[in-house]
Amino acid sequence: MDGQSGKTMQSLPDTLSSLKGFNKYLTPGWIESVSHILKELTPTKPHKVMEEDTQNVFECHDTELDIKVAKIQDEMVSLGAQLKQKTLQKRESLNNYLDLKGSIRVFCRMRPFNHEESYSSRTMFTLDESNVFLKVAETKTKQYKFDKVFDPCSTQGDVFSEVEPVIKSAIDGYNVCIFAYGQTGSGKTFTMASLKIWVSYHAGFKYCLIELQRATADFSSLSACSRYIWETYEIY
Ligand SMILES: Nc1ncnc2c1ncn2[C@@H]1O[C@H](COP(=O)(O)OP(=O)(O)OP(=O)(O)O)[C@@H](O)[C@H]1O
Repeated sequence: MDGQSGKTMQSLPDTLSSLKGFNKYLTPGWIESVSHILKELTPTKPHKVMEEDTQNVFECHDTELDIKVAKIQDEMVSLGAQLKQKTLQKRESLNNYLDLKGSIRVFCRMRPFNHEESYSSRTMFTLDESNVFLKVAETKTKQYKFDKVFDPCSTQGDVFSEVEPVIKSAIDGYNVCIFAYGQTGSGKTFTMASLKIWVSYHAGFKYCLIELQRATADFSSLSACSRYIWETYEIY
């Protein structure tokens, strides 16, 4: 073992205990890389020592270090088991959470007016987070209820935070579908395309997101539907 590795090895127990408190480090990747370092270092290779008087050379094991390494290896096994348990619990909770929220949810996103549209002629408005009102005549409005309404000031981040659990569930291996439906120019692509960027940003370190299909199809000749089917591949 060279000097540098030896130093790293000596400080590993302290590093481990200081990191153990931070859940963000407790990932399969982190455990794997520490286990890899340990595998490289164990058992410690005997180093040759020359006796001063006799000039005899004999091999010497660093038993103290070997014991430390074995202890860390045990800790890693225990951490791995804890992580597996926590991951299962997290998946289960997320799934329960989505069940409680409802397995099919409908959101409405109102895009801001563009420069060709007049704000004064607005026929659609919202007063809270679940209802959209459509002015059908001067004195008549219709009310539509949704699981969530995103008003024109909503950001891509607002939309993402609402669908994030569903995306995490997809990454956990559950089947999910997110699709945008609406009139041409209503903002389907804008919303879905940026969702994809957010997904790649949040999950991209571990997963490679492959967009399999994007199709714009006529739905009863009334509206267009942007359909994205994503598949996730674990890249390590
Ligand atoms: N929330 C928003 N904020 C700002 N601009 C938006 C928003 N939503 C859509 N837009 C803009 O409105 C225009 C139409 O949006 P988009 O292309 O996403 O509509 P679409 O529903 O996908 O249309 P099509 O069905 O024709 O493909 C684009 O210029 C887009 O940048």
